[in-house]
Amino acid sequence: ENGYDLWLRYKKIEDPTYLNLYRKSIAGIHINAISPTLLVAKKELEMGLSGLLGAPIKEVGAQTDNALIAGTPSSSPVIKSFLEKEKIKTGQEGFAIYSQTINNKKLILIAAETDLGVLYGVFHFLKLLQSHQSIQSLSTISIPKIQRRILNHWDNLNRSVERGYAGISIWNWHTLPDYIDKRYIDYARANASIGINGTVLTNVNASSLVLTDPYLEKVKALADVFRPYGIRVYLTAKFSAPVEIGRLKTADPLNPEVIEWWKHLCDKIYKMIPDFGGFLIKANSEGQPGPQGYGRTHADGANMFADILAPHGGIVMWRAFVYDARVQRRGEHFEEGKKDVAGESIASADRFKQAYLEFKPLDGKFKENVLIQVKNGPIDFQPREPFSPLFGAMPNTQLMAEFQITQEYLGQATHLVYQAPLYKECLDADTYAYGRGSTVAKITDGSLKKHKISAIAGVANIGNDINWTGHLFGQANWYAFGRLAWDHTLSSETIAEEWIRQTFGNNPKVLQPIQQIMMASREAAVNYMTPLGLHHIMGTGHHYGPAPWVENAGRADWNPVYYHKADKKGLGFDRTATGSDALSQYAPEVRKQWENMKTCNIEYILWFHHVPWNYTLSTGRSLWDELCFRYYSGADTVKWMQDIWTTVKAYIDEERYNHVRQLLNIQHKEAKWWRNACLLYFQTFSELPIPSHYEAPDKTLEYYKSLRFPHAPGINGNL
Ligand SMILES: CO[C@H]1[C@H](O)[C@@H](O)[C@H](O)O[C@@H]1C(=O)O
Repeated sequence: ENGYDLWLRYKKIEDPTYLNLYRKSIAGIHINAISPTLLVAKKELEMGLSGLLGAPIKEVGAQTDNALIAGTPSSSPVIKSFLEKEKIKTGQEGFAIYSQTINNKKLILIAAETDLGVLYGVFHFLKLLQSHQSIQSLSTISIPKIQRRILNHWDNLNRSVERGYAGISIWNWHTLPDYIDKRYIDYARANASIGINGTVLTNVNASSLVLTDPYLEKVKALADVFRPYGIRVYLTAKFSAPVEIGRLKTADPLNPEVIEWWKHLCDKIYKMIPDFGGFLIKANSEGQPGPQGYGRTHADGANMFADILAPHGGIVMWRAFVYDARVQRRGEHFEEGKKDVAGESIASADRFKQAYLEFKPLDGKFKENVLIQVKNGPIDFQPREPFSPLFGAMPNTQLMAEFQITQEYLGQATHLVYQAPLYKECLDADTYAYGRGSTVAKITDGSLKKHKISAIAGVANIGNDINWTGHLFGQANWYAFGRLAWDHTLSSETIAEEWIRQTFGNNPKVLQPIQQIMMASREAAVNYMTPLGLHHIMGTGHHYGPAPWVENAGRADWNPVYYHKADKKGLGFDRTATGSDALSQYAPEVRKQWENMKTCNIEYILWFHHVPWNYTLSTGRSLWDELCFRYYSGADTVKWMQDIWTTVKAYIDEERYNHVRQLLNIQHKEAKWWRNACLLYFQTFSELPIPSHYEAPDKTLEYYKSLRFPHAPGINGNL
């Protein structure tokens, strides 16, 4: 058991009660596989049922008692009359699973208006069996809330993966297009099983090379593999491609030759890949070229692509992750009250504010097939961030949320951190932008402003490691992203339960402890890394361990000291009106709550306030004592996770048990490393003792500062 099968494990059901019940209820399957998608649906059902029921599944006629019939109105008359009779609409991708008695025959119907809906229904049905659910009186309708549910791969053409910790890229550009690795198919199956319907193959720190003919052939080969599974391929477009590979003198988005060049390229792409999804573009950010280089705006740039893609049905995902201009130009730290040459407050140099400052004024200027892709938080995928103030700030623009599945700032592929609670915290956050209940989820799914296109992105944690994600529990984050993209109202607990049942089985002695571990893991990581709203205090470059002391990295806003602002008085970044005033970017309801130290959620307090060391927090403890408490409890929780993990030993296979056990050992060591290093460092400012009932750090601050990580994986590949 090495984890390769992910959650698609179709081992024979061990519990005889369920096995017999399922065998009795499913006499055989009936699918009229008139399309490639229905064919893969049929194959999956055959493989799944044969495995789970422990015997090859028969094909039966549609009139057979206990037949399982899957199809669309065009593939099956039974399905057609069922959907008509029940007046069920499943839309482009939804499905219905119903128990029906027709002509005295008991049937299970997997019905959808589209082939893809059938495939999704098949995966759902197999999940019911994998997780020992009743299939006696089924009546489920499931329709995704967000249209485009997309993975972003930060994969480079040399197969290194930026911020990837699970080996190298699964895209083998060397043997493509002629060699189709089985992994590509299993990748498509896995994604389809959780409803992911798009993949951006290449890094946002882009290479133009992927837009040249030989690479487009390779992309086409992947698109052909993915098509039956409902997965569209997208690419990243490097803004300077017309210059780099087109030999033009400029990439100015308003230049007719440039427009013509992109148009020609897109015509070519769509000839090869008729369902090509579109482009994801990182422009004028972290050294990437963009329209601003030609005196144009993000809107000018995005709209050029939008006009070209629109006739083909393609979209532009234009990233709002920008922080270049101001801070880099000045290289200055934010200082209270200081003005720059133009008389503008340097406060605006707060990196937190930059995406909003650049994009908000462009609201309403983007074409209909442009989506602005906004990271969940204002800075960068921290263990905990408040939601980005852009959500809700651009009513006339379709925004899409971007989450990071790969754990760049969360212990990478070494720490067990279940991220569904992190994703949910953002999705459920109320922006108050259009009144109470204007959650990030409702902004993303387009329901609040009735936008035509909706999308959501997750930065993949997938590589060529045997188990795909490095840490086995990284699979749960991939799974959770897909499930939430389909239905953001699902709870983290439910998703964890689904994943555990499919991955480890249904024994409550496995399910309960693993679910407890997962549910505690994210808060534990926040506590041992960045409690109370601390952020970006990881080592510069690799972002792995603690390095709150770093103050001379390339740019001011790459330095941990820029973010925590520890001094003799206290700790934290004042983003109220007396500080950078970033809070003014939120709706008044949100701002009011967070600008007051008394009402600000303690989880975010150091995001918004410079809190005195002896200030009494809502817990009754002083800031310093609370900081100690959280760092210690974070590390203790990992110890607890280790203990709980030992209880599942008898019930799961040795290989996966030991894999997780060993990684938890490392995680516990490193949680203590984080705790000790950070507390010793912050103590140089607070000058207060670590309460004596805690185990004292066994190393000095100097020791932690001297640690170097030449082996740190996944370092930014392009910069
Ligand atoms: C792809 O580049 C990444 C960069 O490696 C990463 O450290 C930061 O999180 O964000 C960038 C981005 O999202 O563009």
